[in-house]
Amino acid sequence: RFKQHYAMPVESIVPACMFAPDPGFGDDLPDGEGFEDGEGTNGESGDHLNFSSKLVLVSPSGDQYDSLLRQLRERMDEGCGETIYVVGMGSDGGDYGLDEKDMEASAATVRSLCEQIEADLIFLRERTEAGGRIRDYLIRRRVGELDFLEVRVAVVGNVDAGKSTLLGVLTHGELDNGRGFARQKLFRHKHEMESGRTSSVGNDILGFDQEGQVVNKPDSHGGSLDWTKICERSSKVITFIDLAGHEKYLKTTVFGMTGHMPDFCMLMVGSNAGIVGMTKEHLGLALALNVPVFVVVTKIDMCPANILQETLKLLQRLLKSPGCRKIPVLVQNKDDVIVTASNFSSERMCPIFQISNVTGENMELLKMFLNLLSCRTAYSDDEPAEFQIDDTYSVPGVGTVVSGTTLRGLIRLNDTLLLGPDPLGTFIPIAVKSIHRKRMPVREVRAGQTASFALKKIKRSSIRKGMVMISPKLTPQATWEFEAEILVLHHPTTISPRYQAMVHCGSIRQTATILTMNRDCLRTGDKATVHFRFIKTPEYMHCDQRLVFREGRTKAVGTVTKVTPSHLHCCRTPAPSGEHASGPGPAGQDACPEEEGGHRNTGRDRDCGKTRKPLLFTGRLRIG
Ligand SMILES: Nc1nc2c(ncn2[C@@H]2O[C@H](COP(=O)(O)OP(=O)(O)OP(=O)(O)O)[C@@H](O)[C@H]2O)c(=O)[nH]1
Repeated sequence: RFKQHYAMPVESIVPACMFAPDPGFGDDLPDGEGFEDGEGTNGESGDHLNFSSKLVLVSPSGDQYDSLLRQLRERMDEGCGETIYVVGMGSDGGDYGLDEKDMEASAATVRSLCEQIEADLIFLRERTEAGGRIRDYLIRRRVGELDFLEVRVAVVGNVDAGKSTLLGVLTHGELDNGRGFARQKLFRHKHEMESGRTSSVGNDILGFDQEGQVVNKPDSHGGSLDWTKICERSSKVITFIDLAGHEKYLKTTVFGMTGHMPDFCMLMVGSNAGIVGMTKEHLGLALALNVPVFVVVTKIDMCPANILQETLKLLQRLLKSPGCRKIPVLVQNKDDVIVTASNFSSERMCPIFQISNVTGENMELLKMFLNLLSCRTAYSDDEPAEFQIDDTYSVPGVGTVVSGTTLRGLIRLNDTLLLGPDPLGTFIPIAVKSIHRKRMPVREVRAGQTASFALKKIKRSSIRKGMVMISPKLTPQATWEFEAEILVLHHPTTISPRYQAMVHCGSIRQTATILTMNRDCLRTGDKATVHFRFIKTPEYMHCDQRLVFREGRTKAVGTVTKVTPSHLHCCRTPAPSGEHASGPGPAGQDACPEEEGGHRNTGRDRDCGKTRKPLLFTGRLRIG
């Protein structure tokens, strides 16, 4: 969809203007429509409407109008309620721009289309080309007072990159002092206050009104945010999943990336420190999970120009490397924001912002970009509901509360869903008594939205992260065993059957043993089909889910390809016991080696015959 000018020097970051903006209509045309040779004055060609013509909106006939409406509906569904729409630019050659009369007529058509689908037309920019004017609009579904579009952004990057500070600045509207002022408002634990380090998965919200203005207003006393007020005033809410930068919290960071289902990943890099520590690790994680990444380079106020240039150079080298295959694009003005936001969901483009949390430089560009991002989870009313639990709470006076993400369908108040699986693999019916979105009571939640539910007559202790609440129509089955196609990103020696590591899949986080695989052993860079078995409890999984398999610095990523319902296997011991010391013990007794602070995968790698020393984690996941 975007055009790169390959005449650019290989080493330079691609400026955003090198990308052709997404035209109003053009690429995704149904059969028989568009791209005809020759056109009438109205973009008409024979019986067909030429959607790629810049004149398509000037004075459509009734049938043409219906086609335009159908197209717009499809685009709004794809963009989960919004789309960036360009008027006056066909994708049919270089003849861009409309005269004033045609532009006004086209704008009137788009406005009328928006009324039909109950969406707002928000002007973004106008520019002039040889043929006249071109306008970019944001079209956004109108939301009621209790509704808002939701986009989740995971915030990753090495320790001290300025993650918490940026979130403090964005959500509280006050600049930082360079000594940790802005982040104080976000820390959740006393030890975080004292050390200045994030250790948990944090959620912060940033609301935008229909005009794209930030609505967050911290109260003047405690400085805290009233989430309900923000949501009521917002047409779009960005939820930041603030993840820890320090290596010792990597497990939590991986959980944040898999379990909290981010739509996008914001990778933060301190301009003075550069690509250090966990930066590559976090980028690798986002790539493995197919989450589109944009980069925010911070602290430009305190960084000498040559160091900043060096950081940008290394960054773009990393992004272009064979492991990443991204196209780095420097965002320097509002036009760049619109161009990158229009093309961002392609996953290949990687916008780069350079900001200061202290002076606020380029902060407006970042905010504008965030407002233009659209959710990536398509939603359909007809699909049976599935909700993934990523946390549980006991709320005084309310009881057990579960929070998580709606993966599919629609969940309404008083719906009965199946909650499970429990350790025996069963699901129990449970009624949804109240629903909150961002602390605000609502009557329903849809796919792509996070929510929490108050559940009656169930103890918090009987609910685990990784459980689901699911429509009875799906007749869910728990599984002990599954197959996945995996790629080993890093392992110091070889992986063979009976190897154990932590599987992260959605909000599932449990140690699993490799029972069999289609190769004798696996080394860094190897791909294989691997049969796993969970060691503690069965889980609910389905094919095509992405997973991360890790233990210490050992990392593999993959996709679930086969799930065996638990009633089809009854044996918990994965393989005949031999000389291996690492086999799982009786049900429920094994814990993740990492959680116990040690490693059980000692002994010999099966079939490879080599005695393996206790793992020495010296390597790193290399992307470049
Ligand atoms: N001068 C300057 N200082 C900044 C900027 N951004 C952050 N800082 C400072 O950098 C330090 C580290 O920022 P944090 O926000 O705690 O970094 P972090 O990435 O959240 O670190 P972890 O939570 O440990 O992962 C703080 O003292 C901030 O005040 C910036 O743009 N300019």
